[in-house]
Amino acid sequence: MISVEVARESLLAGIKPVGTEVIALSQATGRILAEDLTARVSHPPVAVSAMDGYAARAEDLAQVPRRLDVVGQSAAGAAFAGTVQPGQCIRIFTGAPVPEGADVVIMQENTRRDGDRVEILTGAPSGRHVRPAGLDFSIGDMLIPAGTIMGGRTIGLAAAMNVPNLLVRRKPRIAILSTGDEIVLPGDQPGPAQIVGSNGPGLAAMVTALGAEAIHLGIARDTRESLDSMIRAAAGADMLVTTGGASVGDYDLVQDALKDAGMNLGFYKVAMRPGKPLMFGDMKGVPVLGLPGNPVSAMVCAIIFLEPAIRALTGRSTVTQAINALLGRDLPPNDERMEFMRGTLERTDDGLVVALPFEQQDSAVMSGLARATCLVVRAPHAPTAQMGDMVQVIPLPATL
Ligand SMILES: Nc1nc2c(c(=O)[nH]1)N[C@H]1C(S)=C(S)[C@@H](COP(=O)(O)OP(=O)(O)OC[C@H]3O[C@@H](n4cnc5c(N)ncnc54)[C@H](O)[C@@H]3O)O[C@H]1N2
Ligand code: MOO
Repeated sequence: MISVEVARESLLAGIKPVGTEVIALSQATGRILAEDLTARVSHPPVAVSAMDGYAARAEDLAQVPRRLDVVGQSAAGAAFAGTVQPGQCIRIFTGAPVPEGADVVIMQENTRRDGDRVEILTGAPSGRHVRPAGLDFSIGDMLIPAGTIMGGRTIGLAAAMNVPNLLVRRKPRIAILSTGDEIVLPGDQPGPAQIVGSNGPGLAAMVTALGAEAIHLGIARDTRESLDSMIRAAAGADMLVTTGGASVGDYDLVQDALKDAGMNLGFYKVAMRPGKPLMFGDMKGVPVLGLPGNPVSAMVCAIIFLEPAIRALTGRSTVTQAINALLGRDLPPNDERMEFMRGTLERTDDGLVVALPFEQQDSAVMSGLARATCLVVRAPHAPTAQMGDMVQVIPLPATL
């Protein structure tokens, strides 16, 4: 058995990023930018007012109150063309260009208007309430690096940069193959010894949430004929994920079928709980992740291995998933397998984050996994841990 870290490194070394495509900015939510994005305009393009009021010369306002002549106005989209001379000001609105000569904006609340004149009641230093050209960014500035997941804030910024289309990573196509004679589809009537398959739907949802495209290959029966033909259907996918048939039972044929289809085995068996019979290989350029059949094992392995794999397929580097929290109860010493315990993450009244692993940690108990908000990570051979000890946890987003 290899460690989780070695397994993850070996898996990532076997994955190359998928190609790119150009899409409209309006379609970019959740997509991965494949180029560094530079601004095509400056923002703001010229100096503009941050307030409704009067644009004036700061040197005129050394002594206040001071009466100035109002010689024009500047509105957003309709600038004042002239120059503000000593003793003059213009009416100005938020976002409107600040004209030549003026270097300060006085909020209208601090003025008293009287026909063509205005009394400025409070002084202000040069630059007050003026946003200089390029305050936010200038033409050519690189603002959104390749690898960014585009969302509302970054799409808004790209629009402000006047970038209408984006070069993004193609969505990786992840083929998902469930296996097992006992598995039926949700909605079907299970026979006496059958169960409703949950790995396929759960993994497909995770794949989608991680920004990739799920291809359902279906449920292979525990025969070589069935497995062989369904494995062939994975050609053209960017990755194949199988579940079940990974252990040592008489009906665990998946690895042999994959090898006969041309897979070179990378690793098999990882020192982790759940998920020990995890397998990874390369089938003629298609990375293959063989997940155990137990549903909690399959999904925990997906969180620990498929998530970074999809990151790598979209050209992103892996990030540390774990954060620190306080342990909510005592735990016995651990064996040689790194353990990912399902549990909840809660904030105490004084703002501390406490992780509480469930008592029930059987790898068939899906209700616990669904209810969990974190995985509490126990290192191999970790000694007894006490309530209040610092532990590493992986928070679980609702979409996974
Ligand atoms: N003698 C040994 N037996 C087992 C070992 C071992 O080391 N020696 N390892 C155990 C561990 S740990 C795991 S994990 C499982 C892995 O088993 P397989 O990957 O071969 O999976 P199956 O036997 O096909 O199924 C296990 C379990 O999961 C259910 N299952 C399978 N597919 C689905 C699905 N799509 N949706 C929902 N549930 C599914 C299946 O019905 C079984 O109950 O092996 C242990 N045994
Ligand atoms: O390691 Mo298995 O994945 O515990 O049930």
